[in-house]
Amino acid sequence: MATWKNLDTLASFDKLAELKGRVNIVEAMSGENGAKRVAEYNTPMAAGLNYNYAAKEVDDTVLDALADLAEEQQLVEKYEELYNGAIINTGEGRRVLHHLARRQQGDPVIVDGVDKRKFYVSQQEKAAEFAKKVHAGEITNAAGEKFTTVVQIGIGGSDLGPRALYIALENWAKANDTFKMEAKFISNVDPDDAAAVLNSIDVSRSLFIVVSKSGTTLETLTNEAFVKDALVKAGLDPKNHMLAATSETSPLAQGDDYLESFFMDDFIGGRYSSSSVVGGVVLSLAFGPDVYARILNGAADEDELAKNKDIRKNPDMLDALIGVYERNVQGYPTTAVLPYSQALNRFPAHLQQCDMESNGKSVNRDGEPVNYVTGPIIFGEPGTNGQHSFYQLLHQGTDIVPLQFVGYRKNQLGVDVEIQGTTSQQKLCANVAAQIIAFACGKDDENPNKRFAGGRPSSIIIGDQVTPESLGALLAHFENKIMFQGFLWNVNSFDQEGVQLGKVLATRVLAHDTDGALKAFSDLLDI
Ligand SMILES: O=P(O)(O)OC[C@H]1O[C@H](O)[C@H](O)[C@@H](O)[C@@H]1O
Repeated sequence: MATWKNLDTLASFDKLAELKGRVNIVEAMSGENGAKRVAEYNTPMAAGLNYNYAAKEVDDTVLDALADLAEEQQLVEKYEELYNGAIINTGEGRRVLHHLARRQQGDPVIVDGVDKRKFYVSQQEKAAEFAKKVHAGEITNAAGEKFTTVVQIGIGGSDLGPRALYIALENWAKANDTFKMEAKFISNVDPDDAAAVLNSIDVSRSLFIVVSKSGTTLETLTNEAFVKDALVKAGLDPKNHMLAATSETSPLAQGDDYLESFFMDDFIGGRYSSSSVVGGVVLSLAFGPDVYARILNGAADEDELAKNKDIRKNPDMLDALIGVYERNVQGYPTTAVLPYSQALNRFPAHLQQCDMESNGKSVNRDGEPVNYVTGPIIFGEPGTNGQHSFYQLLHQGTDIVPLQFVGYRKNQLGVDVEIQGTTSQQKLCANVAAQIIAFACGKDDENPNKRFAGGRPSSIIIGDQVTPESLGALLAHFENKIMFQGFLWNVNSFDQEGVQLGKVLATRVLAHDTDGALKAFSDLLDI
């Protein structure tokens, strides 16, 4: 059994703290030494990806100290306990089993006589069978026409991850003849969200999946009713169009208003639920079940790498450790995720939830306040768009923001044009390489306004192309990184009590049960 300890009680953390400011990246990344670091500070990931940390503020001494920290905090042992079914989510008294939805990583996990791996697989198979019947025209609308569109109604983890994955593979699927149905997403309770999606589709040829783990989320239940209303107004029976993806114990699971229902359970957190039917139904319908299985395989291969005790061979753990060094030793408050791929357009939004909802905590897993900073603020946009937006602050602002680049050698559609001697893909890749060095090494200038101090750390995950496997590996990499950071900080990364208060107050506003400033704001907003 691993021992759970606060970060600041560890001898290895004190030693690490002594290494503050040790590596000057301007020097480290200049000249031949820089080239050597690019070759050496590189760890293979699953699906042909590589995690390169040459431009991070580490050297062998810092890495050795990080290895000691990983060992003392028993990161791999804690991961093993997690996938073997221990109650890691102490706040809610739950297991954490999203890895199991991808592959059996350790011992069978039996809960109340149910083998959880078999349960997750049975639901994936149910989704696969359903999708195949829809694609084959065996399940149709009342008029016998094929469904052409699938709409996911969900918010938070029931929206962001699946939406990011759908967008990431839409063009790939079109280029590889596996595109089956267009997917759309309704998340916001803003009525314009649902109305705009409904206006853009043929509702009579659409399936709608109500996706809510809890089955109680206000936005999702409201949007479900909104869509049903539109179906009825179009003369359609909602039951022929509505599906549910929810946990077995949720109120949604009790209803018989659905053409079909697919289940997960309380052991898969919303922001980790792309590997469950929350992602599985929509992605199997959109791209076919084989593509979805390939995403899970890529993720499972990355999960395997996360078991390695050698930090230099465990990209997820290494990324987590470097992040903690940056946050707790170097003192940086923010991290930017910058994918140089339009396919990963919504991936930063998914990571914002996954990371900040997981590790935005001030108490440890036993509920005691911690005396150190925890999860950083995460934000991001795809490159090169971000370069023309917020990179000014990243290059010359007063805060140092560690950066996580992601880049691919090839685009997805295979369409490209050579303009002024280079392709667009070459221009994209040239930019990410240039940015790493610009941030790391900077540039001197007589004019202080044009001076770049450099010393701004970054890593890059490099792959060939955004494919189902490499996307799964990328998803799992960040999930596992966040998990390891939670272990390092000794926080519970798997609950989210911080989102409750606002929901309670909103309910009071709607019931006109307010006074003071809350009433004043309610009046200002005409509620
Ligand atoms: O899937 P649901 O139960 O509808 O939850 C949707 C989302 O809302 C909650 O408020 C949480 O903040 C998220 O972690 C969750 O993913």
